[in-house]
Amino acid sequence: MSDVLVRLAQVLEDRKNSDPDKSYVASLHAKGLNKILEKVGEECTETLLAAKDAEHSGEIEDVIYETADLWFHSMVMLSRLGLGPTEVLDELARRFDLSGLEEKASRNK
Ligand SMILES: N=c1c2ncn([C@@H]3O[C@H](COP(=O)(O)OP(=O)(O)OP(=O)(O)O)[C@@H](O)[C@H]3O)c2ncn1[C@@H]1O[C@H](COP(=O)(O)O)[C@@H](O)[C@H]1O
Repeated sequence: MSDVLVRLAQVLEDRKNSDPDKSYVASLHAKGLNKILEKVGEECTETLLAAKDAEHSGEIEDVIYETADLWFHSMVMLSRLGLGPTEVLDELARRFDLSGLEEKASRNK
């Protein structure tokens, strides 16, 4: 599942040196970290508004769409800082291991 994140991270790395007129990611880098953080904030707000709507309407498509935008822009932010999804996934795995959930899950198989 995380393969998509790793492959996307590679594209994001490549786009750092691309033409801002031809690449959305390159255009964000050209505008700087503050612009990237502004986009993360916007997508975060759009995601929570979609989630609030979904609770009443049951419409989940917008939640998925906005969460994808949020994850994408978060990855651009990580890339800007020399980080990638692997570091975040490793941290989640570490917490999962710490909680003993992995052990319990494999025992229940
Ligand atoms: N996954 C995405 C992705 N998700 C969302 N977006 C863009 O993120 C923007 C979302 O912001 P908004 O909805 O606010 O749209 P906007 O008004 O155009 O944005 P602003 O002008 O306000 O910054 C849109 O322009 C989307 O096209 C993405 N752009 C690119 N990717 C991936 O990144 C790769 C590299 O993209 P390029 O850099 O464009 O080649 C692509 O191959 C895709 O895999």
